[in-house]
Amino acid sequence: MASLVALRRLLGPGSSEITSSRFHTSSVVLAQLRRKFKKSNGKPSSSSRTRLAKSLQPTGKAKRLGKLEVARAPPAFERDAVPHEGLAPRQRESPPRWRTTSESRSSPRSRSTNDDPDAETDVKHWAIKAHSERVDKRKAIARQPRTPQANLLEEEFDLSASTASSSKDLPTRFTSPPLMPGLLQSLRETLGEDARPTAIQASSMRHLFKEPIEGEKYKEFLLASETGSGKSIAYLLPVLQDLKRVEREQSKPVARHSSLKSLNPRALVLAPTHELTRQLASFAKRLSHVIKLRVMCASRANTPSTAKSSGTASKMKGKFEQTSTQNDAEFVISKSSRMSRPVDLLVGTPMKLLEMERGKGWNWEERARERAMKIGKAKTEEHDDVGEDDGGNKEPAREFWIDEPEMGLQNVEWVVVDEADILFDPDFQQSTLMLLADIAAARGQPVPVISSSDISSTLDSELTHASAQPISYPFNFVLTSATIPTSLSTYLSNYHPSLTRLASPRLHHLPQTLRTEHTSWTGGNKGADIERRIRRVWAEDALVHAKSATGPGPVKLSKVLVFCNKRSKVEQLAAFLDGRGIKCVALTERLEPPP
Ligand SMILES: Nc1ncnc2c1ncn2[C@@H]1O[C@H](COP(=O)(O)OP(=O)(O)OP(=O)(O)O)[C@@H](O)[C@H]1O
Repeated sequence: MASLVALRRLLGPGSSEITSSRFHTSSVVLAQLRRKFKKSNGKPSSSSRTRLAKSLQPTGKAKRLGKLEVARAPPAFERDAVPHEGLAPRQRESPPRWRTTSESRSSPRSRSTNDDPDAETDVKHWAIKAHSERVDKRKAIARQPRTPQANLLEEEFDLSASTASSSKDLPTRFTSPPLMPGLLQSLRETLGEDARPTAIQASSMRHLFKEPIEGEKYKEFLLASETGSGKSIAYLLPVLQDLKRVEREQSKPVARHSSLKSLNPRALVLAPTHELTRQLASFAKRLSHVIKLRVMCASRANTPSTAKSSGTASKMKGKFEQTSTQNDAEFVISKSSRMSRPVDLLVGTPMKLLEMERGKGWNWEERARERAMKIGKAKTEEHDDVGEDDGGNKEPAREFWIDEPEMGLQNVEWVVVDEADILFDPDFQQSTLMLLADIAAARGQPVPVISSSDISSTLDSELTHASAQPISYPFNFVLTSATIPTSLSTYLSNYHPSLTRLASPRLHHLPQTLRTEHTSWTGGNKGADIERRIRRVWAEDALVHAKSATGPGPVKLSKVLVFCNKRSKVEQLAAFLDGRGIKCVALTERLEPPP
């Protein structure tokens, strides 16, 4: 679902890396995809590299109470290949596809080669020369005495085979039981008759559908598996089935506390972005249409942004949004539907759900402080009189008010934290924990509110911290993630020691089709380093072309994605590359609406 978020995560938040895998983008794409909801004290949050947990084994108290299950069953379905036009690395030797588009014009430092046979020869000669230079350079390096070098990727990814204990006899088919017939029918309609569960889905069917054991009131699970492995289905199936089971067990429809707040969901799915919440709500709706549960999304439809226009970027944005805005609009909650329709499952971002539960404007003081800091900063930076009128008077105080709450949390039986690595990172942590504490309080079992500083003080060591008091939420608690940073793993061991961790065998392994390389920074202009790397990728393309070409035709250049850690960096780099003749699209949340 969150493939873009996941791609950024895959490459690491603080790194500017280039992958030369052939993604279908119209040109170089610079993306900053993390939505910053908050910055503590107005300062940008730390952009330090996130370390991934190499072992998911629970530590400390969690060693005794928690469990790790790694699914052995190989995934029975292959993820959809990333749509691309280029050639996969292993297909490189196959004959080239002849094209007569203007694409060749963007070949490295090239002139048009379409109608100029000399230019075509030039490109070949240039590529061959570049290649022989590189070969010489490599030979020279090979002659130098070797110093052992750490594999940088090992810091981020487990490149070894999984050695953790495996669970056996996982289901290899979606069947009823354990699934109720209506749910199975919707699942088959969605995935096809022959769909087989992925490793994480098989684990979920085995563990999350079990009747609660004696004394255990609520389930606590982490579903950890690589991006695109079907985690949404892995948690939606047990949640939807349980909601239906409870509804059926009650002789009358489930009591939805009829206070002023008529929206009293029984399950919440939290996700970091509005776009993702819309996708998830749409998917949950499809899965629940036969069993007739009510699914809603808390986020409004996309609002046009105000960025400057650029044709290519518009097209891209249009593509990304096509599916969600068309299909999901009917599930998006409107003010009137909030007040009239009962809801079983509500999908939203933590901030949006807090707003609905506490009333819009609940955090006005904090926002006013942030605003004041911004104005203060702008004044210092520009030596400007921002906030004062011509007579030097201070800007009149703004008025703030808090709206009526629109939602009650007392019925919440399930909470799923999708993309838990993001929702528990410093940017989102505070709102996620606040919401979880509010739900516990609304259900009559308040829990101590953990602050971000409590968490960071327990993260110094990977071992369980003695001062951390485990928390038991009065609802079923499921987290999902495609990467488990050490911080999340330590947090779970400290505060949720009895949580069961279900992992797929390919967690923290790089997708086989992805080539990732670290490019070293020469210490000067980073943009120039990136440009050099891009041109090298294209030089290799030209070489492959020159070796295999049996006739005239343009060089097929790889499409390249570059991830940056800040929106400003995305814009700067895009402008730099553009100025150097590399056509590119800067993809940020400030994209303009499609024309
Ligand atoms: N068992 C299956 N068989 C075939 N397709 C599946 C199966 N499970 C999921 N899919 C499809 O795979 C795609 C990715 O699924 P999903 O978004 O749930 O993955 P994810 O693990 O949540 O990814 P991310 O980490 O990016 O959020 C979806 O289009 C979904 O319909």
